[in-house]
Amino acid sequence: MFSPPALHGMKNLDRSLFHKTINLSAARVSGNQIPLFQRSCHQDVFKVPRLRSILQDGDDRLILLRPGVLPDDLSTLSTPTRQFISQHSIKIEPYKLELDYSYWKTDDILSSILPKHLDEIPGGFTLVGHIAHLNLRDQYLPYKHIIGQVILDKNYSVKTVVNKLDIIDSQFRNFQMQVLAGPAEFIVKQRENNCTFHFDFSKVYWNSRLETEHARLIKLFETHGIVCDVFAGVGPFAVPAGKNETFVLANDLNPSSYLSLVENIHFNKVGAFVRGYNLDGGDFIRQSPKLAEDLGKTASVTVGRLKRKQDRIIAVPRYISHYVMNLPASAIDFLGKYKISIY
Ligand SMILES: C[S@@+](CC[C@H](N)C(=O)[O-])C[C@H]1O[C@@H](n2cnc3c(N)ncnc32)[C@H](O)[C@@H]1O
Repeated sequence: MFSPPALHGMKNLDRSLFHKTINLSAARVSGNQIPLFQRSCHQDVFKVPRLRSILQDGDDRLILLRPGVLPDDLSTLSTPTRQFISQHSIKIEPYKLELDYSYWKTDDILSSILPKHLDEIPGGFTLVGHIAHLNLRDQYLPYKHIIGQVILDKNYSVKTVVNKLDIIDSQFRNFQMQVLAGPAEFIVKQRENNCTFHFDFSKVYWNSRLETEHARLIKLFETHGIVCDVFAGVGPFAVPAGKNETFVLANDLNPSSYLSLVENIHFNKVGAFVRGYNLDGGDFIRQSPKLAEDLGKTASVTVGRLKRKQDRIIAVPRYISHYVMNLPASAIDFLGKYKISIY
């Protein structure tokens, strides 16, 4: 009863077809009878998530009753309710509950639209800023636009819905994507580990599911130690680590990642601790001892805000304590680059 009309195979969203009338019964009571009615007749009161059971009607209130109660057959009520309404001369009357597109949830709507043989409902997505990112399997592709539109309608924070295409840029790990609903606006603002990241999701790598892994590694880094993040992306390790006063040399070969990395370092005010580089990972690894040495020459860090601003001199260690290499497919190929001279 509380599912939308069956509209299997719909490809162009017509929201008006989701209207449904449900015949119920209601008890007409005065305002001060409500608490007693609810206590004595609770077995018969209407309880459906996201729907109110008490409605104002002029000076009266209507208390909706559970489906199955018929206004012209009071034997459908439980005995306590029957006794209560007869003692208080309460009238039971028909009530038409009108439901529409706004009431149904994403999964309800998608299961009413998609053909019955598609038994899984693809309502799940990863959120990156305002972008809902789907990875639809082939059998759902004929319905991709309507799926995107329903997700857009039903999720307040979503402004654009994209589907990941099979093509993945093998070097920079960013996905090719197709817009299913909303504007083709890919510049996002994403919060993670108490930092804000700005980037163009169509040009750089970002995976919102890595937040816990990012946090786990960041905790391993020592305050005032040096970390080299060889494949830093837009900075999800480097920037929060900088907030913990870990020195980070952060590198990415993708020019778009590098630009966002530098912007994120600046925006999150961690420039005293984090430096961005735009080198090939191998070159970066080879140059890293020299880059760390350069960092040591400028280790005067300004901390505090406004009037309480003060300079602290922080000693930069002479060695690098961690190298982070988050490039699962080929990081191993860079291990040879660690043949570096100890200075
Ligand atoms: C899997 S992503 C990880 C990004 C980031 N660490 C994160 O967790 O979101 C790998 C990154 O390595 C960068 N990359 C790929 N090849 C590279 C190379 N040869 N040198 C440096 N960076 C490279 C890509 O641009 C991408 O940003």
